[in-house]
Amino acid sequence: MSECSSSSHIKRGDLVVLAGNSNPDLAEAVAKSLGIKLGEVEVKKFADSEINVKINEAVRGKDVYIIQPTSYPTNDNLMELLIMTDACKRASAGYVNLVVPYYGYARQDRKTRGREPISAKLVANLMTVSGADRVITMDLHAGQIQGYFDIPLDHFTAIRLLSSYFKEKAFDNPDEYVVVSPDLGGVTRARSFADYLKLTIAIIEKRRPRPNVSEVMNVIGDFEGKHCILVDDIIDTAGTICNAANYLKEHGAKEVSIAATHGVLSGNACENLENSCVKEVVITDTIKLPEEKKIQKIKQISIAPLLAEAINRINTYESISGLFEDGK
Ligand SMILES: Nc1ncnc2c1ncn2[C@@H]1O[C@H](COP(=O)(O)O)[C@@H](O)[C@H]1O
Ligand SMILES: O=P(O)(O)OC[C@H]1O[C@H](OP(=O)(O)OP(=O)(O)O)[C@H](O)[C@@H]1O
Ligand SMILES: [Mg+2]
Ligand SMILES: [Mg+2]
Repeated sequence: MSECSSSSHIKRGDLVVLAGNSNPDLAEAVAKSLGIKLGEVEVKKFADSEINVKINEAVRGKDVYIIQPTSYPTNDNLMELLIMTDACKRASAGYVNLVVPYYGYARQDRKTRGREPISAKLVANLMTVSGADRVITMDLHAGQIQGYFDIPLDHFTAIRLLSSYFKEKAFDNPDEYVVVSPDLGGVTRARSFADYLKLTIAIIEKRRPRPNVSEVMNVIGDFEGKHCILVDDIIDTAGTICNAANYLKEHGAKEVSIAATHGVLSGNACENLENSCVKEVVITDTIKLPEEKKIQKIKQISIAPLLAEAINRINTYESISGLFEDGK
């Protein structure tokens, strides 16, 4: 991976990138793209399972970027992030920037019934209270989570990156492709994916009778005889996209591909994808993909160069609007 084009602007001594245990490969790739070495930090556990953080280099006055998606194990990764932030703050870091490409608890974005928490807001409070000066995140399940923060938050999207994977095929035959949102929450995302490729969209009406179970009720839009590209933010159990793909195929779709930002891939998700009618699944590396989940159908595109460019611009007070912001 090459260094950022404008890396000469970086006051290198002022920038430190730290990795927690959630996605060290992504952190390493971002540091490489920035042309620096990862900062020296040890994040371990004591015998009783409490988290033990040691920052082994001076961060006084520096702009620190902690790269830590809060994916599985969510609570450990979140707590690591909060403790690392506290350590940086107490070590007199200039700015502490939390790079959380996958924001755990984002699906608890509102009360769906009485006496439910809004855990996405609680997480925002925890990050803020721990000492974060800024949060950088990507394809939040609900864009409104941005408003849970009273500190600067940069909300980026991988939709342009994911759409570029399909560019050549779709550009040549636009009438043969359609972008499909697998539920109502994904419509804006599917719309912007389709805009990049100049394609039409269709929308699935999905119901969730209970958590982790979904059903397709109906599809709005024309998809018969077409290559369908299902666009989503998260693949968790893969129930949403496998059900959607089956429905589309059974009702006349020619082929179904998937593009999604976050590969959570819980339980039997990979097995279900492998055995499904889905042709290919394009995801990013916001979440580390363990070896056992690297199945043939899954193609991973790295967000590291984009994150590095964003860090570069933030660190040198350049504008990041237009780089890969939400809605762009
Ligand atoms: N992490 C989660 N896994 C499964 N289900 C979850 C998670 N976080 C929240 N939920 C539930 O999802 C529905 C919300 O679905 P909408 O389609 O956005 O209404 C709600 O029941 C949550 O409890
Ligand atoms: O792989 P799965 O286990 O099916 O979970 C992933 C799906 O769940 C979420 O949607 P949600 O049900 O919250 O609906 P929404 O997007 O309309 O809010 C998410 O946006 C994915 O579509
Ligand atoms: Mg939802
Ligand atoms: Mg959804």
